[in-house]
Amino acid sequence: MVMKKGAMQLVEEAEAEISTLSPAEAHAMMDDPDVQLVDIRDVRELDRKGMIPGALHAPRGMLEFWVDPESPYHKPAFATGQTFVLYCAGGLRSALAAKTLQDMGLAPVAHIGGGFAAWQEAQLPTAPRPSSSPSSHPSSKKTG
Ligand SMILES: O=S(=O)([O-])[S-]
Repeated sequence: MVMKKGAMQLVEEAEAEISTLSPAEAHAMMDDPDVQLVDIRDVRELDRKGMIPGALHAPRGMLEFWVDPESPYHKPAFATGQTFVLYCAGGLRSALAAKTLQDMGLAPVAHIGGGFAAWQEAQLPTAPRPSSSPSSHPSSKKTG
């Protein structure tokens, strides 16, 4: 099967339009109250590898719905006007997600090039996933 666009082409196109930070640049920003790091990996990846301390976990599958104020799954954490810096394991999913959020009008938004792997490689601080991280699946949302 010949794809109209391959995954790496999508990533390259996204990266041409979004801001990419090095792990060191993101680290320098992480204590700024106007900046929120966002971990878009699957919860199992966080459990296995840990995460960046203070990052908000927003799985990629729910991201657009958590960001959109019109969505029933909207999370006020995305309505703060902060700069959102996304990361994933290797910087591919976060490039696509940052492009999508930028297209939605969330600004400013950036991602960490090389993702959590590059962060660990740079020996920057990590922490276990807090056990209180909210469940993200729509079916877990209480109704009524
Ligand atoms: O999307 S990824 O870079 O984490 S494999």
